[in-house]
Amino acid sequence: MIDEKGILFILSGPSGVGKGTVRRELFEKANDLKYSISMTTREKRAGETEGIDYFYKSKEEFETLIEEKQLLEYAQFVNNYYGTPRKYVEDTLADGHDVFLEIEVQGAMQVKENFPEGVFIFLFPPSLEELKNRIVSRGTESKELVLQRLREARKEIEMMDAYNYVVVNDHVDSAVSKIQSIIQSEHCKRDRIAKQYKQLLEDEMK
Ligand SMILES: Nc1nc2c(ncn2[C@@H]2O[C@H](COP(=O)(O)OP(=O)(O)O)[C@@H](O)[C@H]2O)c(=O)[nH]1
Ligand SMILES: Nc1ncnc2c1ncn2[C@@H]1O[C@H](COP(=O)(O)OP(=O)(O)O)[C@@H](O)[C@H]1O
Repeated sequence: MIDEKGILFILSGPSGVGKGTVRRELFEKANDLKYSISMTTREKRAGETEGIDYFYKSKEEFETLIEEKQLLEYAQFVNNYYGTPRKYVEDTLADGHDVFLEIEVQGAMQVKENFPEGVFIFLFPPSLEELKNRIVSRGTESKELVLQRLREARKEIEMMDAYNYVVVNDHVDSAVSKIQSIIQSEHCKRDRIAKQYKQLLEDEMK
């Protein structure tokens, strides 16, 4: 059987590097890419919307989702749970659409166990100084939370080698176009493999 499933893309990177900004810009341009909206116990930030940015859950609700195995992966990040709904991802891929996850590294490593064929992209800051400026200038976290996120950032960067691609987010436009190139080339790669496989089957039938 030729694999006609969609491709799973996973974007990670330290808090404040610009994942959300880059992803929103990418989705303005990408037609057939589906974003998997995560579940979280974190409080809704001003300007965020239920069902668009996240599905906001209580700790108890989230733990029920874990028990019922409704999450493809989940992790705790700075005292909150975050997780990916399993059914949405599996159904959307099976329908032939690409799925895009924007998740932190512990969760990404769980996804890698189940989907080793996924394409793992790490968004990297131009410098740690710039990373700090971006988290602070976003103004959504208290000083203590900014420090906790910067501590996490160091741990996340250590995991960078486990990713297939590293993209530096110097300018949003250039980071987006690099990710678009990755998506395109992954499709070419899979089309080529599918063609080779088809040829192999045809040769065998002769
Ligand atoms: N493992 C996992 N991480 C997630 C998920 N959704 C979001 N995250 C990550 O959780 C971290 C914190 O997210 P958030 O509180 O929105 O902060 P922000 O990324 O700094 O805007 C980020 O690294 C997100 O990419 C998820 O479903 N699973
Ligand atoms: N390439 C960039 N250059 C300058 N500022 C950026 C860039 N990308 C994102 N930002 C800014 O950095 C802050 C953090 O971006 P955000 O997308 O919220 O990061 P993340 O989702 O990784 O936590 C925001 O204020 C955003 O406008």
